[in-house]
Amino acid sequence: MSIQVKTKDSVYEVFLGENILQSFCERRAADFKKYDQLVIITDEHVWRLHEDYVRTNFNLSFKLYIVPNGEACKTFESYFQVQTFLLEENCSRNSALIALGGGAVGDLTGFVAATFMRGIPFYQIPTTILAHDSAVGGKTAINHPNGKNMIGAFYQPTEVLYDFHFLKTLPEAEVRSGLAEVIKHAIISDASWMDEFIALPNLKAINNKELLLWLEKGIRVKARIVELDEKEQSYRKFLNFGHTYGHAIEASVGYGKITHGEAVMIGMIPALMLSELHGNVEEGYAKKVYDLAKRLGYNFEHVLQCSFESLSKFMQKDKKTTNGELHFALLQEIGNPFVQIISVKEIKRCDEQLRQWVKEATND
Ligand SMILES: NC(=O)c1ccc[n+]([C@@H]2O[C@H](COP(=O)([O-])OP(=O)(O)OC[C@H]3O[C@@H](n4cnc5c(N)ncnc54)[C@H](O)[C@@H]3O)[C@@H](O)[C@H]2O)c1
Ligand SMILES: O=C(O)C(=O)C[C@@H](O)[C@H](O)[C@H](O)COP(=O)(O)O
Ligand SMILES: [Zn+2]
Repeated sequence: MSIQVKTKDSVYEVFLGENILQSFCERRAADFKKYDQLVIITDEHVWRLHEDYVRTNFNLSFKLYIVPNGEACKTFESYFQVQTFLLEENCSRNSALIALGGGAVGDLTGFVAATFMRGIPFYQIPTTILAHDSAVGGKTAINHPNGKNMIGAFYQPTEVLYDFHFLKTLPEAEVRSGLAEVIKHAIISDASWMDEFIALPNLKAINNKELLLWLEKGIRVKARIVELDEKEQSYRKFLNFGHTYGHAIEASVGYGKITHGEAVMIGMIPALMLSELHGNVEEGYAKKVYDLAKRLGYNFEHVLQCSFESLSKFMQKDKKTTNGELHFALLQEIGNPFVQIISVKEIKRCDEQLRQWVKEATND
């Protein structure tokens, strides 16, 4: 099964299914043979867990570059090291890259591909639940101490191959992290889908079949928005729901000290509080989602590690900030997003409310 993504300058397919790596290789063999070099970029974890599967099913010659796990690869240093490797291996404009890994590997590889000799093709082979989001849509980036994903490019992949085989080795923390972006896709697009999450008693209650259907749905939501607004001039800001506060948490506690999904889950709570104030979201919905997040095991204590001043400093640098004004993706109703300018005073009130909930739970 595949989902098509169309932008002004590109059309590509996102293939989904179990054990589809071999068919990808067969289907793309002719293209791959045309490249003078094909380089797989992956991380230590993924390669340790999946080297055998890749070597068995990807039977074309390739070069391999292994980056550090997680956010540690979204650094200037890693970026420089990958570029140096490509130059030393005599890669050219006729070479191509394959990102094999989660969102961090995908974001780094995409940015390397966008900039190596001003742009070479790249393929995404996502291996996490979270990467149903990151592998689609062409946002590529590395981090800067001053903010998440600050240095990057919009650069679409040639194809995305989402082989569910890889998901089997994900630890629970990464399942939870990925689920946050699935919940984000539900909350910005479909109230009845969101009701399915609200009904969940815990993480274990999610069955695999249901999860795979949600991933497909999430990709469809993302693809539809990217088609409307690839470069985030308008609608694409909706995909940033929960990220203004979430990215500030990630930057404040330190990249990699919290998963991206956990930070986004936390960030969705103030965004929902603001949606109760500025939209027509029923009073108490933010608390309902906070309670759901607690049942699913998200750790909100990270909030207590950050001062509001630190969060505020990072939110001021959010990429959606215009003329010093914070632009938040909010909801008119569940499934119906819009963008609203929010004052620091307002977000501070939400932050205080969230801290109070977290402290109450800690004292229980
Ligand atoms: N470009 C976008 O549109 C977009 C969207 C969402 C998130 N992101 C970015 O994606 C990153 C988060 O994504 P992520 O959580 O997938 O990233 P990740 O690459 O850091 O993966 C998370 C962890 O899971 C491990 N892992 C990966 N696949 C595995 C597997 N199959 N089995 C076991 N372990 C595995 C990794 O080694 C890593 O330790 C963040 O940097 C975020 O900013 C980008
Ligand atoms: O695709 C998008 O657009 C998103 O905002 C998806 C987000 O889940 C993702 O984390 C993205 O990388 C955030 O983008 P940024 O522009 O805020 O760095
Ligand atoms: Zn995200």
